[in-house]
Amino acid sequence: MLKEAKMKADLEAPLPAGQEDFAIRCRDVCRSYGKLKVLNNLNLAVPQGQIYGLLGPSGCGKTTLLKCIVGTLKISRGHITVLGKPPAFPGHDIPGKKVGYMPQELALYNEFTISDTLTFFGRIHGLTSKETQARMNFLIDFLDLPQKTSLVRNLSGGQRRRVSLGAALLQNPELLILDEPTVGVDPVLRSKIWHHLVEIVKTGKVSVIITTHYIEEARQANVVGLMRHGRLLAEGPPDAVMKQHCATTLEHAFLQLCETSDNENDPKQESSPPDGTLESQPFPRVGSPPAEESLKVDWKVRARHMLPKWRNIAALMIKTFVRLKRMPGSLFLQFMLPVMQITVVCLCVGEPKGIRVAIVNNETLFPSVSKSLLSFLDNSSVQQVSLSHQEAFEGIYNGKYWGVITFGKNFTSYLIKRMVEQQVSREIIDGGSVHIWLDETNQQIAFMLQKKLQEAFKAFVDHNLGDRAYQVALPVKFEKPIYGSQNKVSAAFVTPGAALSIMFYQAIGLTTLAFVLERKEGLLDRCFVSGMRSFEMILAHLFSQLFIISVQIILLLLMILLVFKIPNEGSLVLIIILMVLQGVTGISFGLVISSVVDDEQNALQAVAGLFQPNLLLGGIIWPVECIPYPLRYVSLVLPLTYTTEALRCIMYRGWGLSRMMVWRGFAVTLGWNTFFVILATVILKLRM
Ligand SMILES: Nc1ncnc2c1ncn2[C@@H]1O[C@H](COP(=O)(O)OP(=O)(O)OP(=O)(O)O)[C@@H](O)[C@H]1O
Repeated sequence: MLKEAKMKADLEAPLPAGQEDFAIRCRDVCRSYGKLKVLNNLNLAVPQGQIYGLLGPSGCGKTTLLKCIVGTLKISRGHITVLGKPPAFPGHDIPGKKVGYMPQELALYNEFTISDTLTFFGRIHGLTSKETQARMNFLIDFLDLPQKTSLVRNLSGGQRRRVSLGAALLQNPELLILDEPTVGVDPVLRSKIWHHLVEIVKTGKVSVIITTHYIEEARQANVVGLMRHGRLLAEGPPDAVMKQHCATTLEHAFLQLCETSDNENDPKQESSPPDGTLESQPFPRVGSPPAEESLKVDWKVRARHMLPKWRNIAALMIKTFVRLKRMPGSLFLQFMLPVMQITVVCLCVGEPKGIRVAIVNNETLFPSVSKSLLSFLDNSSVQQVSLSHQEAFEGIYNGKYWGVITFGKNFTSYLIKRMVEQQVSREIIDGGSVHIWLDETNQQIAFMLQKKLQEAFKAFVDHNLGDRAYQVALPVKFEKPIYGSQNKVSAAFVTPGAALSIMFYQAIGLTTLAFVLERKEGLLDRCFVSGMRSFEMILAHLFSQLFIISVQIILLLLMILLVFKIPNEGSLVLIIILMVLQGVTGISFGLVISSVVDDEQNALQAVAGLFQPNLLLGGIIWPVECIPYPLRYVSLVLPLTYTTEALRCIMYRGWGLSRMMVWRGFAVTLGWNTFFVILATVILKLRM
């Protein structure tokens, strides 16, 4: 607790004065990934209106530092101010339009054209289309880009990097943060980029921090910072750094610094720097008075900061639709996959057909009751094969037949005796019975055969005995069902759960992939730095997904109700709302998965791993009543169980919201939604 409180106080403590002369100030900044300490009491100062070259070996923490500066990563200790305030301070435009950020990854939408890319970022920064157009023309010319209608995915690696740089320069930001902008760029263009940076800082209004692996090109920077193991070894004008180390190149000076830092111990490193270069702990040049006042925020500004910007949401939605337009195959699949899945369910679940059954009929009499009885068997389901006793039993043992039905030699006469005489012997009862052997390895088929034989017997008795049929009927009578149909086994049981799980998993898959891929490609970070908030991204994704979900639901219901004629006794409005809610639950669960996993392979494995247990535990393909306790309790809290039950109640019982089994389904799905959104937000915050 104490440690936390100290850390909070540390973070909130005002920075010393003098910071107005600096675009960026970092003091005692620490940041770790788990146990790996990446930034280690780092001090750094980027003067206003100058180029700062941040140099250091791979893995020393440059990108991590830049991410902390733009506010996409939180620091664990220390202070950072960017253009006078901490990053992500309410009402501050960092992240936002004051900063242009080019991340190390390309962070571009492959399906966009160059024009789409710049228009997208222009929209986020609130540029008018005229302003965007003017900047676009300049940048295309300056960065030597191909036609603006060229698709990003068709550009070369170097061209893509230049488009990425163009996106960072677009809104003429006050602060440019460029993470290795010259990698993969030819020397002529590299020198042109540096020339441009030198030109734009001349106004004194733009500051630049740039990382590069080409140490010598950083001589054009006004100040360089040499970083190693999460600390700055030295900071100062390039000439001063070289002079101090009697080096003719920056690279040489850097190598010397590394050697010195390896050999020397800390107290020595902190000795006072000559020549205006600042070694080891270069956060000096500051006065004292606190700037507490400047850090106070009006509640109106805070409230405005909390509200979503519709401009950003619109920009993101347009982005999604432009991408979908460029990927018609993917859009078609998104619409048609649910239809294909439900078609498979409705076609494949139902009465088994063509079940081969061996008939051993020992009756020679004609006309015989056995033949008449067999004629009532449903021939579309049961395929009768007449065989001898031996062939029939060999066949069933070899898996050729699902059952053997036998009739004794005197079946007809014995059956009549059974019906007519009051007292008959066991032999007559036995001889007047149909004997059936079943292969019950497939219980669905065995149940179906039993049912078909009972139906055949009932139809035979009704046909032959008419009004007297009741005399031989079982003393158990099944009346007309209250709900559902007695006659046919159909896909009715499975369809509601299948439809809901299709909506649920489609939404999980699309959401997870969208966010995981965008984060992996650096697009999320780039959008955040442009000023986009995470809930704006979630809202934009939700709105665009709702469009896709709506089309999917319309197509699903057309298939279910009109093509496969699954009965519906209830309100179509309730069915649609429940399906939409289930889709939204899928979106929020997708957010949870994408906040936990970092690559698409793990994401897909997570979704695939959850799919099958959920089908069974959710009571979608097999009744929940079969699940033993205490697993039943797990089943009941799953997102699909009560919603599936609710949908069945609406469709087959015609129930409305006044029934507990219906409103419980709605309540559970809303509860899951809220829980998933909160969980995803907490995980994302913890992972920052
Ligand atoms: N998300 C992360 N989780 C765990 N470790 C990370 C993460 N990001 C970076 N690291 C580790 O932090 C260290 C610093 O990484 P960083 O990307 O900041 O280095 P860098 O100086 O920018 O390297 P390069 O010049 O190669 O881009 C590396 O050891 C890296 O493996």
